[in-house]
Amino acid sequence: MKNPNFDYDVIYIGSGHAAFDGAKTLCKQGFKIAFVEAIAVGGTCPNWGCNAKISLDGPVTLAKTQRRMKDIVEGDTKLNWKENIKHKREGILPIKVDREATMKSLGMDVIHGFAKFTDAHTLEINGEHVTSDKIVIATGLTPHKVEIEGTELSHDSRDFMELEDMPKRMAVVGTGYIAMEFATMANEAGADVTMFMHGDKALRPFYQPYVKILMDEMKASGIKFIENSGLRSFSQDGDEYTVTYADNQQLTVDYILDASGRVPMVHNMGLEEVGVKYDDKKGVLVNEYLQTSVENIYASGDVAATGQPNLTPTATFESQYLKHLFAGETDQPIDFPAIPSVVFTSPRISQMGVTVDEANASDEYTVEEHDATNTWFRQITKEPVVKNAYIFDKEHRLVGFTEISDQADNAVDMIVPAVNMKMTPLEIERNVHLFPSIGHDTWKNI
Ligand SMILES: Cc1cc2nc3c(=O)[nH]c(=O)nc-3n(C[C@H](O)[C@H](O)[C@H](O)COP(=O)(O)OP(=O)(O)OC[C@H]3O[C@@H](n4cnc5c(N)ncnc54)[C@H](O)[C@@H]3O)c2cc1C
Ligand SMILES: NC(=O)c1ccc[n+]([C@@H]2O[C@H](COP(=O)([O-])OP(=O)(O)OC[C@H]3O[C@@H](n4cnc5c(N)ncnc54)[C@H](O)[C@@H]3O)[C@@H](O)[C@H]2O)c1
Repeated sequence: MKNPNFDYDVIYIGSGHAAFDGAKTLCKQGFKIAFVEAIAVGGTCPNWGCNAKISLDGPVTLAKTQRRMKDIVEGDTKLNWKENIKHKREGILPIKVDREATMKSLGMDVIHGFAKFTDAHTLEINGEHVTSDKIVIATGLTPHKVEIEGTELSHDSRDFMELEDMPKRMAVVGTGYIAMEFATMANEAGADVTMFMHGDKALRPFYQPYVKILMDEMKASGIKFIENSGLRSFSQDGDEYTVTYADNQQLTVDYILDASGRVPMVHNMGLEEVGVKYDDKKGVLVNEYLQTSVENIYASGDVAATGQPNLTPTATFESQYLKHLFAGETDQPIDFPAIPSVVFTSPRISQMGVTVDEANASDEYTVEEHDATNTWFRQITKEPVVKNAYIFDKEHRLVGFTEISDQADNAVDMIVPAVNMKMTPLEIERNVHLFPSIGHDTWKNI
């Protein structure tokens, strides 16, 4: 215990990556720590985010690969969605159980309930009050709902990942990360999927020529896209739902997935009362030390308005920064590296660092594009499309990358050190990779 004037040295509101990853080493240094968790220990990523999603996606990509190889690996592959959900449940349960057990075995407390500030050092949970020297708001995001009549009839990504049976006809609102990934899964599991677009662009942060290729692949698999859909209402008649859009056009479906974004968990927590400033869309306002407008209160992860991508590696990085700050190991502002991201569709699109659009708008960079669809290694795996773009600075150091392929996640992961360590061509040459491998393939173009 560092400050005996309080019950705890640090309380984290939330128990996701923005909290746990840094806390576990902080507690080994003698800090007394608690987590307050309203729903599920581990937060979004394991329970209803990355781990849950990637578990469901595994058989989806396997089925697609098998179909491409069906002359060699014979048989008709059919996805059993019920078993896929069961497999996902079995896969994520141990993460949740182990996380709580690890927290307790390290001497950290887990308080189940919804936390509300009563003053800058005090939280009320289930009618009890606990105090802490520092408090970290790590409450993440929650699904946004479109503001139209009947919006309560739609489901969110968490509901989707508990679907026992895949509905025959599905409407998906949005074309962001969740919409595109979940539409891919639903389509492979046999649903007739129609996507309702806000405008005429999908996956806005990604390189649009690659997004177009992905959309063409999705269309070829039977997914329909309605541009500028102008949603008007959802209504129900028995087991059927009607989506009314545009100029009173209608589509009848069995399920509506609202994937129109996620918003910060900042309400009903007493933030206004203690003076913590926030923006409804961006989250809790923080300075370059992740400190809020109240000195002893910090924010970390998705809920912190840092302008960084809302991803698990970002949450982990911020949590670890706070660990160093609280332990007195740094007094420097947070210095974010380039954070890679990927949309887990088929094919996937990944990117990191300077984008192609940013590079094209500046004379600081050069862009080298490759079409690797016909290279030997990718032909042998029968990948339908493999394109990538490398962005270099004037010293020919790699500063950005994007790829569309089934292996785009592994490809971007391989080049992370080259970008973040600003490796020179000579240093890159000295890194020898496995052959044959995606790493070797990706690295050789740098
Ligand atoms: C469907 C989906 C798929 C995703 N896939 C990926 C992916 O493939 N890769 C990737 O990098 N990222 C992915 N993400 C994003 C990733 O899950 C988040 O960036 C990450 O989980 C953020 O961690 P966090 O700790 O900031 O917040 P969270 O993990 O959301 O944790 C916040 C916790 O705070 C709790 N809480 C909120 N308010 C209170 C309160 N007042 N009192 C007590 N507890 C409270 C919540 O119950 C929650 O458990 C995905 C997200 C979703 C929804
Ligand atoms: N692979 C990954 O890393 C991954 C996967 C899933 C989620 N995430 C994280 O979760 C966050 C949330 O994902 P998301 O997909 O919910 O959000 P998003 O911001 O990526 O997409 C929201 C989509 O909803 C659309 N939209 C908004 N209002 C609409 C309306 N009225 N009608 C129709 N469409 C509308 C937007 O145009 C956009 O296409 C992401 O930003 C990302 O940080 C990451």
